[in-house]
Amino acid sequence: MAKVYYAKDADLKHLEGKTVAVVGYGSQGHAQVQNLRDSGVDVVIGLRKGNSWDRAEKDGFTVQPVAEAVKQADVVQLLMPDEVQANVYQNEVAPHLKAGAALFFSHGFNIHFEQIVPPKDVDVVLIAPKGPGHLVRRVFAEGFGVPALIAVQQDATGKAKDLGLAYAEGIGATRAGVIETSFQEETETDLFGEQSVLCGGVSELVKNGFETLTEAGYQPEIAYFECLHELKLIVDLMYEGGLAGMRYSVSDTAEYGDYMSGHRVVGPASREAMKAVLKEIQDGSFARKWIEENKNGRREFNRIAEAEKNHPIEEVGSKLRKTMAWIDESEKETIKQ
Ligand SMILES: NC(=O)C1=CN([C@@H]2O[C@H](COP(=O)(O)OP(=O)(O)OC[C@H]3O[C@@H](n4cnc5c(N)ncnc54)[C@H](OP(=O)(O)O)[C@@H]3O)[C@@H](O)[C@H]2O)C=CC1
Ligand SMILES: CC(=O)[C@](C)(O)C(=O)O
Repeated sequence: MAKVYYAKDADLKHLEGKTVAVVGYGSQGHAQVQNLRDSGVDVVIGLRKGNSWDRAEKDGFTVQPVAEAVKQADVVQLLMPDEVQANVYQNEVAPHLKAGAALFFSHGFNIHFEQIVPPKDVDVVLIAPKGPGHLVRRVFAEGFGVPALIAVQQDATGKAKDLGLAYAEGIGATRAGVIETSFQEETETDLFGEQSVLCGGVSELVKNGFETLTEAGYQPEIAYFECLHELKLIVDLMYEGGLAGMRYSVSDTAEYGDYMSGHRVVGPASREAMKAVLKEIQDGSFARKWIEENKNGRREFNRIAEAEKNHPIEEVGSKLRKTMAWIDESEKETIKQ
């Protein structure tokens, strides 16, 4: 049974008198920094000049160049994209890290695949929210929390877990639960989940459903509502009550169709593909491919991203979402620019 920590197991006093430098103000960075500030933690932000710097200043934070922020920090949380962390760490973090400081991450990629090898005299801790940054902030502001994972790779001070749990408390994760893991388990399961289910798997399922309906002559608007928009409503039911909760709420016709057709659409071939994806993650070949892709200017990444942006489902979806006043896409554009 997993070890899960909650607010009763954490104490913000372990961060009292300490300065937390967060490097990055993107999806996770902006959320974790704002939550930490609301929790009374002394936070500084390390960035390069640009959109994030401007946005963080507009949100009322003191922003400094990375090296300056690191010099004063007792805890340094690296929230840059995984593919740039090693370079920034080597050139702007490592030379200025205080002895006895702690190095934090929200994904284990660079530690697990040895792109970053910290000095032995620092604590190395993972606090990985299991949810997108925008929701880490939104849910915290509503008084709740997004669950997270905690792992300690190095415990130089003997207090690494206390510090990690205090940080988890500061971003609201202890409100929902913080599961103890290792850098290896978080890295491999996170990469597998985002590739096979959450991002890759679901995107392909949605696109294939949409294309099957539109190629059969059905209206694209209907196909969008059926295969993408309604997915949130169904997943919300799973979120609240598991598969059984969703099946309780949908019609018996839908539940029967679920049992009869689901395994035909996602069956043994998909399971074999999932096993192959996991193997490529475990043996490091995915990580090597991603690191190489970034060294080569992301040509394949950019080509596919451009083609995906032009998929018919994006065109019809953009038009329909503009009629939904409750959806505000502007925030995401700002963060990702
Ligand atoms: N997105 C998510 O919800 C989740 C992400 N994670 C992990 O969190 C970490 C951060 O990811 P995410 O928040 O998505 O990243 P984003 O791409 O959203 O944001 C990256 C941030 O890093 C800054 N940055 C980029 N390059 C540099 C640089 N050379 N020097 C200084 N700052 C730089 C960017 O600023 P600029 O404007 O200058 O480019 C931006 O503020 C990753 O390890 C990721 O795996 C974990 C769980 C979920
Ligand atoms: C939101 C999350 O945890 C992901 C999908 O793994 C990620 O954005 O890295």
